[in-house]
Amino acid sequence: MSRARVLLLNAALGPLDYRVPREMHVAPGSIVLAPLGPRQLAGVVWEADRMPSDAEVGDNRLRNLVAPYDLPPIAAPLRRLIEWTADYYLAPPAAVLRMALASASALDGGRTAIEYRATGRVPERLTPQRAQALERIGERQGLVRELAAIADVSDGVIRGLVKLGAIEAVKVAVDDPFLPPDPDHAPPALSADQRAAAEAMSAAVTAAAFQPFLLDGVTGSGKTETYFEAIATALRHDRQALVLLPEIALTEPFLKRFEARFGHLPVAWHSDLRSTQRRRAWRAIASGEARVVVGARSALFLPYARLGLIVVDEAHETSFKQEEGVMYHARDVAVMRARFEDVPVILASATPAIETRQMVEIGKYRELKLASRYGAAQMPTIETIDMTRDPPPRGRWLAPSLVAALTDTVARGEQALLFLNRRGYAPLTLCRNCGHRFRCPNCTAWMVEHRLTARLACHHCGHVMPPPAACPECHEEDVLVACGPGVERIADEVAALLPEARVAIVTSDTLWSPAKAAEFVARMEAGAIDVVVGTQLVTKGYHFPNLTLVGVVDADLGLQGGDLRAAERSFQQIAQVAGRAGRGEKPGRVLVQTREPGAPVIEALVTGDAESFYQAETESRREAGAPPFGRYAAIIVSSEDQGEALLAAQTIGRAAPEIDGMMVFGPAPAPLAMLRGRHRQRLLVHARRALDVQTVIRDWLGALSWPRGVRVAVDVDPYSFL
Ligand SMILES: Nc1ncnc2c1ncn2[C@@H]1O[C@H](COP(=O)(O)OP(=O)(O)OP(=O)(O)O)[C@@H](O)[C@H]1O
Ligand SMILES: [Zn+2]
Repeated sequence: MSRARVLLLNAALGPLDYRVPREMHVAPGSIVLAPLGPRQLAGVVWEADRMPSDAEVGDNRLRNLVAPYDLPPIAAPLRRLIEWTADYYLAPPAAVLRMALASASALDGGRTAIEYRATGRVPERLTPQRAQALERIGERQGLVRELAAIADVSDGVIRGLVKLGAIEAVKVAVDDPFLPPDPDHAPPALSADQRAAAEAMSAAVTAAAFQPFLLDGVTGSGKTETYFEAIATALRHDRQALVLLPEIALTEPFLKRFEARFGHLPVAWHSDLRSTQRRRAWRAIASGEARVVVGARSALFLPYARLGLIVVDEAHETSFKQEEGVMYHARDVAVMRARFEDVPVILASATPAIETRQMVEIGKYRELKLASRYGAAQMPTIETIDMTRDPPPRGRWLAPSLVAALTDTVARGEQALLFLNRRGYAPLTLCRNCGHRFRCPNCTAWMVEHRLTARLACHHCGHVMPPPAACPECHEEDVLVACGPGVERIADEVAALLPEARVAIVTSDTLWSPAKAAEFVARMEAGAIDVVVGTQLVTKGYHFPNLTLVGVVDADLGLQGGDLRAAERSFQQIAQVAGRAGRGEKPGRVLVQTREPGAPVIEALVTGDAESFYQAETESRREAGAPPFGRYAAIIVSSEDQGEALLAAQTIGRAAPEIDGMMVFGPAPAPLAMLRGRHRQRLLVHARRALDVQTVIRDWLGALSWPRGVRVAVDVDPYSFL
């Protein structure tokens, strides 16, 4: 090959052609270093006919490739996945490739790196910046720039501390081998249901052919133990297994269970990894030495050497949908990857998405059911509390009957969980005197009070401010009131009602790393927490046998806003949180506070008749032509200039092609009309299922242009309608 087409790691560029020097050998998939202007950039050699270039350059004007990397090539199945993802989600192929080559340092050689950590020696005179750095760094270790980011100081501050001896350099061997998990370490005795499911999945792993499974088991039925057997089979065949989890907070309990079953830890992949850990994991994945990988959605695009199985746990979770950059759905892409790799994929869930159930219905996915909890544990009883009849006293949010149940539970030495999907203390702060409401200056959103950190915060852009002493509008002092509850306020209420109880707040603010999650699990298991007040973060995955009471503070919250999946999502969330109760020997009880005990979602939960609820939901989707029976794509037009955004959106709207079976709604201001300082207009494309909307949209938008300040993003199969 004397000429090579290369996809460079630069999303703004299409593929470029290079000359391959005579002594160099490259083939499609080779990872290479290429010149670009005065710089050099990594990229991957691609089949020219699969990746058209819009600027063909004559042989005589080609520049030479610099060198190939000493790494295994990106294999054909992953190349096909990258093409498919870029094509389906209308994303630049290089942006998808970047997720495969997700560690820049992994590409370079060298087997040691220098990291830094605190020595414990504290210099006599500390500037406030240096003090802050040492406090925030604590026991953490990392590169200078990583520590600087953790401490929120400049690199210079860290270097200064190194000179003073407060921080020291440590040499780390970055490519230490990972110990192989042992499939026969501690296999459990499976129940009959579990064994049947495990055998079906294991057979598919052995057959090494594409087959999608829905592992549909009630909460606490032992889905994890069951798919572990399929992983064991992959290990016996010397194939790699990938397990995707929806939140990194769930990785930690998973790691412990995995280690108990297989004797060694799997390799973890998530955004909280240090650069050296990321590098070590990437290289082990690419060499095949990493046998089992557990990770967040980004683990999906890594270059596994011998992938044999993919598991998507809690597969119904909407956090598998990426909302920025390449807006892909990891559950759907996981199925595609399994298809290209010719391996089975297991979607595990107690509350499968309607999209997934439909695939079972039409015979594309095979369903494996676990109908009861493992061992002696029973499903919890679910009762409603009608908030119109049994309301809490003024200024409080827990109904008397919930308080009574909570008091009993704690008195018996058992644990309780109160679920409210709202971070912070109160969702809205206003001035009692003039009615002024605190809004984010950058977003169409209220500033949320966080009392634990004493500030108001925007949950969309991260803007924070200290709570002002006076109203900025009328300048009266002591007039600000908190409206409505968040988890912190519920925790305060519990503390006031049960002063002896040990209360823990669990949200992404308190459980922001796997280490924090591990700490929480340890405290729960040691019985050092009586009452957990948490958001959706605690609704899934956890197994606490002594947790016997679950209170849903506001079951109606999820039904507001009314996007197409609101009812389904509410059902899933409440069924999942209810599923945390009574997982051990003691029976569980769930109390659901609602103003609408007759709503179909609530009735389905109480009667346990999920089937009728799902059927009704599915029918209404079918009638509306909503997914999975039809498809949507959102076009989001944004600009810092409101008029410019509107103009561009109108231009796009006017140019909409007339196509049978397709309708275009809007443009209209998005519900989040301003986000991070950008004004947003939305168009919604609704099409019949068989229509190739991607090609339609590509042609439609490709023919238009807009000013530089305008950004146009396409969200195919959107989950967020904000
Ligand atoms: N065959 C088995 N032998 C021993 N223990 C088991 C077995 N199956 C399940 N368990 C235990 O039962 C508990 C519940 O199992 P697991 O957490 O896998 O359920 P799950 O179906 O994943 O639940 P959820 O969907 O609620 O997360 C765990 O403590 C698990 O170790
Ligand atoms: Zn904001």
